Amino acid sequence: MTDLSAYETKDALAAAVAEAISEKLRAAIEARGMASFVASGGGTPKPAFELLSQDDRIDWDKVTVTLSDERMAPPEAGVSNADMLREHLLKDAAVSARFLPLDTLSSLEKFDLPFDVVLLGMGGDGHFASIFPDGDGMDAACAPGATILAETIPHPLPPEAPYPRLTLSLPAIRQCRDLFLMISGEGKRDILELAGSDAPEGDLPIRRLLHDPDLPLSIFWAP
Ligand SMILES: O=C1O[C@H](COP(=O)(O)O)[C@@H](O)[C@H](O)[C@H]1O
Repeated sequence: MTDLSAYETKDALAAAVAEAISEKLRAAIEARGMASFVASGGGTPKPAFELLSQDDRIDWDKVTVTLSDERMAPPEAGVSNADMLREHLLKDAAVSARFLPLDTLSSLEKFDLPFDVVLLGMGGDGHFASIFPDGDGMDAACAPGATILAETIPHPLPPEAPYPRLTLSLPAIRQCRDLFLMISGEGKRDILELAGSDAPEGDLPIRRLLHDPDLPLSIFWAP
């Protein structure tokens, strides 16, 4: 398995992920005067975002933040990854970060690629960002010539967020200086091990990251 760091608790996991992101953002600012950060959606990264929001070692006004993926849902549905980011990251020390919601292609054109840090999560079905095992648009989102942003529709639609998605394409995600995968739970660890193996049933989206020797991938996990 690619460089997997295991932590005993979710708090220790969040602290390690927050520190790794902080180090990379500060190094990018030191080297190039600015930094870019792609944040994952979902629930797992919230504690790490809370820690980052208090990190005043980072010149947040030099940091541009966007998302790995977004749900195309009405605001009242309360499932927007952008809202989650505003609640848990874009406040306090991090309030001055520039946030580009993942809603239009034009917002992403403002990024000077490669991204400095991409943080991804993984669902229990082996999806990352909004690249799911089945459904519409998945192959197109992973194709070598894919545009930076892709539309996908998971199948079946997950009951907790039954909406079409916007996702960074796999070629866009690959354009990063560092890629962190943050995962918690024994079940997800099993999925990760399966996808890392050569077993046919491990042919899940996350395998595309695990089997890519050119990706600067670090995996962070806790039970
Ligand atoms: O739908 C999504 O799910 C994954 C995993 O979320 P989690 O709640 O199990 O941590 C997430 O990484 C992705 O960004 C999100 O949109």
